[in-house]
Amino acid sequence: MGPVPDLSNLTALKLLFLSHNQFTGEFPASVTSLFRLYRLDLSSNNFTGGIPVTINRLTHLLTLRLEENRFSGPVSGLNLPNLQDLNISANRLSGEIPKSLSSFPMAAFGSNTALCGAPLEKCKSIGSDPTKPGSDGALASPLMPGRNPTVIASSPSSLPASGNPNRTPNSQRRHNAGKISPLALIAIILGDVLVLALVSLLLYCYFWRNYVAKMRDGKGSKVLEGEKIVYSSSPYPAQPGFERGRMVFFEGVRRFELEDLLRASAEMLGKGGFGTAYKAVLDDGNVLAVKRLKDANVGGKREFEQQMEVLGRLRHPNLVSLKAYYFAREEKLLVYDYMPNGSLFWLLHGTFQMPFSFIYESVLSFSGIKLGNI
Ligand SMILES: Nc1ncnc2c1ncn2[C@@H]1O[C@H](COP(=O)(O)OP(=O)(O)OP(=O)(O)O)[C@@H](O)[C@H]1O
Repeated sequence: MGPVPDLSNLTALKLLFLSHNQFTGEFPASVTSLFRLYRLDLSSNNFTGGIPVTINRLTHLLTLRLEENRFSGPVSGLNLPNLQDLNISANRLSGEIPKSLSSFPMAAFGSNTALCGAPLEKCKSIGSDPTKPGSDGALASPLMPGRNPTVIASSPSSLPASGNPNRTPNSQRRHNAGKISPLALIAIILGDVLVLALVSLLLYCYFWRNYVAKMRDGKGSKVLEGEKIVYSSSPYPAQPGFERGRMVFFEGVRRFELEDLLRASAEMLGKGGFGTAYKAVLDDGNVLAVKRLKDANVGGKREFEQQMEVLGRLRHPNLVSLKAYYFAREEKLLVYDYMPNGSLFWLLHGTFQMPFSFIYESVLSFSGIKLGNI
């Protein structure tokens, strides 16, 4: 029976369990000076009055058990960052549960008829309910003149109306802090939607342009992504800093430019020992076979040109003659007429490959011999 004696000398106290006694009186003020305290249990007593905001000084507090007393008044001033175990149920507390405590279970707040907010039911509209923390300056402003500076107002009935002249702008500000007005919320959502729409539009434009370019280049033919590699990964003149290569024609007839080759739709014919061959259909309907040399860095320019001169001079009815070649530091292309009848190997064996004929065909195609007239 009676109040808790002065404990302020027990400065090293870490655990204080006073539950299931018959202590009376207000929250023991001396307890709030025991800064080392990390477990405080005052449950099942007859304490009355408010929970003082000075309890927030107990920053090490892990457990706070105040259930089954007659504590009254709001709790919105409670701010104990390390709290892990809370029970303030079965009291006469009122007002909104602060956000910092909303993660505790409902049972921690139960049997306080005037408490509201998560995890309990939502509070009714602010301003109309005097038990709301927002309408009580004392909650957020323990230093308010004319009030006990250290104690949260003890009874809902003692709370001033929302228009109370004693209410300080500071307390109002603090109450509003962390709350977003519906207008601001709408503005934020609209802003987000706008940004999203803008990003989507940009992406759409980007991909649409690429798609259109691809369709234009491919002229609607079935051109696979990989088949286009001859155009996409080459250091072509449009790229800044690129040293323009040289397209050299034999027979002196200049029937197309590199740009025509780049624009043409390409279809992979196959891979040989020296690179990949593509069928290229030019804008003017001309069909060419373009061989892209695999190791484009082999040999110097002079050596390459000499070899091309030799190849370009070769003439034979069974030999596909080299029409032109393109030389750049990192790209070498050989251009032939396209032979639509396939290779000797294919005609002899279809897709079935005999080791001997494979070697035979390899020998033929190594020398550039194709079945132009079969
Ligand atoms: N002028 C062309 N017309 C039609 N198809 C061609 C032409 N040149 C090459 N091809 C086809 O392209 C594919 C690859 O040919 P490429 O000449 O690059 O290699 P290969 O002759 O098979 O082998 P290697 O390069 O080792 O001699 C082959 O299927 C070949 O039939």
